[in-house]
Amino acid sequence: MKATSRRDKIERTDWRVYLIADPSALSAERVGAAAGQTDKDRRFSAILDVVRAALRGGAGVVQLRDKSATSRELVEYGRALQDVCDGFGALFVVNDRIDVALACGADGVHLGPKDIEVSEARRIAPRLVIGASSGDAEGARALVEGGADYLGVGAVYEARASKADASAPRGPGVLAEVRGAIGESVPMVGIGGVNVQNAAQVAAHGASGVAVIREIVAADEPELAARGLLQAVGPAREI
Ligand SMILES: Cc1ncc(COP(=O)(O)OP(=O)(O)O)c(N)n1
Ligand SMILES: Cc1ncsc1CCOP(=O)(O)O
Ligand SMILES: [Mg+2]
Repeated sequence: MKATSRRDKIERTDWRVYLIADPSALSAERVGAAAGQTDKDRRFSAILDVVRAALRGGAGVVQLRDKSATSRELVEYGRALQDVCDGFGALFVVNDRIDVALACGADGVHLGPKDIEVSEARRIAPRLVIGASSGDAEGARALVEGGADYLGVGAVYEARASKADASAPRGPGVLAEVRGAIGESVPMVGIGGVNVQNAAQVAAHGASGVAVIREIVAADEPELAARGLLQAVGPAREI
């Protein structure tokens, strides 16, 4: 996203549909049909197509999450995705890796409990948008106090097909608890097993938006999937 400051980026972002671009969720058919010499080339070409489609459908944030790519590949993929997101005015975030986020000029980084701490990341990279994962109200408050710019809260529903070590479903009530604890200080997206059927429930419990892997990456028509989520979430919250 082309914007002057971190705060500007956070405020200009449409948080309602947050795509986690994880190539491991692509169907074999989509990878097989994509352009490229090697399987890795085809996987990245396929995920780029999915990202473009989701952005056309209204996704406002894209995260690169590829647990099997090398550091070099991540930087190459990240540069390409940042470029695509810039074209749509969307925010681009790298999962786990602050070094990769800085190297590819990403807008931000998403950090979980096994990644570098938010306060450390803030010290190293004052201009990066920093997202953090949370599963409860107390942890969420600490993350915001530590400098997190937005939160990913879950797993709201069953998500272990996409993330083997995801928590058991916490239910949408966790979103209301976290929102109660952090107030309107930062955007918060609900994550884990979110789909077009339950997205409205996620929003109704105080989330600014929904973060999804399978619902878009594994969809036959990712553009329609993103558009459906956007409609289900409804009008954007103030935060
Ligand atoms: C938006 C968003 N929320 C939560 C997560 C999960 O992050 P983490 O707990 O670090 O797990 P991995 O995704 O790294 O396996 C996320 N990636 N994005
Ligand atoms: C990365 C992540 N963090 C918590 S659940 C999850 C996976 C979400 O994937 P899906 O949207 O396919 O359930
Ligand atoms: Mg992580």
